[in-house]
Amino acid sequence: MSDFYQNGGICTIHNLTNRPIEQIETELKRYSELSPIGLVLPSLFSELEGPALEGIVDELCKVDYLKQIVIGIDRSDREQFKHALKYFSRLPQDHQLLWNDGPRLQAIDKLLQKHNLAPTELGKGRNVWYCFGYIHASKKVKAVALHDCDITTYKRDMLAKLVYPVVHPGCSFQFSKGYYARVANNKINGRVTRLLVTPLLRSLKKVLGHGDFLEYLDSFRYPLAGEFAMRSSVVRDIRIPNDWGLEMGVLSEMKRSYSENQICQVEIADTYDHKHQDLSPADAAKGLNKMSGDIAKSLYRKLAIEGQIFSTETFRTIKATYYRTALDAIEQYASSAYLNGIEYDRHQEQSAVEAFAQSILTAGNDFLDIPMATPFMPSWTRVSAAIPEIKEMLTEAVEEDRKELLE
Ligand SMILES: O=C(O)[C@H](O)COP(=O)(O)O
Repeated sequence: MSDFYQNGGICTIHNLTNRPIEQIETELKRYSELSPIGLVLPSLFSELEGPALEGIVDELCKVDYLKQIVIGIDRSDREQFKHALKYFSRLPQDHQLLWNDGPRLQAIDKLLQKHNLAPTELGKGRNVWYCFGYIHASKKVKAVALHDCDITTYKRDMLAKLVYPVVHPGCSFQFSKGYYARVANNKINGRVTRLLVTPLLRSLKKVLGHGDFLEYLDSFRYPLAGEFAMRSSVVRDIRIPNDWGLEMGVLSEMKRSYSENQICQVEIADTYDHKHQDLSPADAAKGLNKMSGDIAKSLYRKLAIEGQIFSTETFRTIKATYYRTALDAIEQYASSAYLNGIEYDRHQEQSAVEAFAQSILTAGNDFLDIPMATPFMPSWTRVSAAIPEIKEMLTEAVEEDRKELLE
């Protein structure tokens, strides 16, 4: 249970009463008649072998207001995809699986490459992008939620609360973003959000001066949450980044195209846990190190679009300011941990801050070296304009894969 503070800008929808999920779901069932609801699940095949997804599917089996579930499967061969089709077959809702590595979807990717419209990097962003393409093509829903497949504390309440603000007839939200405390097993997690994103945003405000864009991003309580919901027109028009800048990129795109009173954040769980990646401080292409570099770069690019000029000196100052701000954050989290009886490892926290400080600088240098990089995938409106038959191609490919492999 939380406070009811509104920090300005976007609306925050708190959990004030622990309202029974059944009541919320009864309402959602009613609202879904006017606004059919879909769910996108970007998954790695390896997640089918982990403990989290089983629990997620169990919970989804109890949800009766979903019109469609679209599951993107990455890194699977033929046998694995067959297994995935069976694995999800117990879902009672209309559901489709995208075999992203299969020959049919690969052929579509090649066609898009010819038009310079294909995602250039593998990963979650690309997976989500193709799922959005499928949602757009199949035209079954008016609102779509998305969440990760590695949530070990998943409850269907999360989905209900996420989607509620974008389908409630009394709300005018186009987009809602989830938030929660990533606390589990007596530990405060969410290292990149707590120790990179928020201190970096505050340092950028200090160094570059306050601006609408930074204020907006800083008003999100969990900017890296992989859980968000949107109206289907957003799905059609949004451009999303294909690297770890996905979550921040989506927030930036929302700000670019919509007014702040059409965007909200909603408390979807008291606590949350998921699969943790290593920090990998020695390898900039891996783990949280790669994630932090991608996020910093995506922020610099966005600020450049807003007219901000960067130089080597600016990045050095940002790094220095960040380092001090992040150390202060460590003190704040330590105090919170003491009262809550949570273990707090200052050494690990500080090691993370040191690695992130390096990423901030490296990302700055990369930005100066390749200022023209365009890490965004095009909107599906643009893809459809370039290849008018793309929607049919995508829905047919998914259906053919299903028919061929689900004996
Ligand atoms: O949200 C985050 O900060 C990153 O996903 C890392 O999360 P973790 O520290 O919980 O692994």
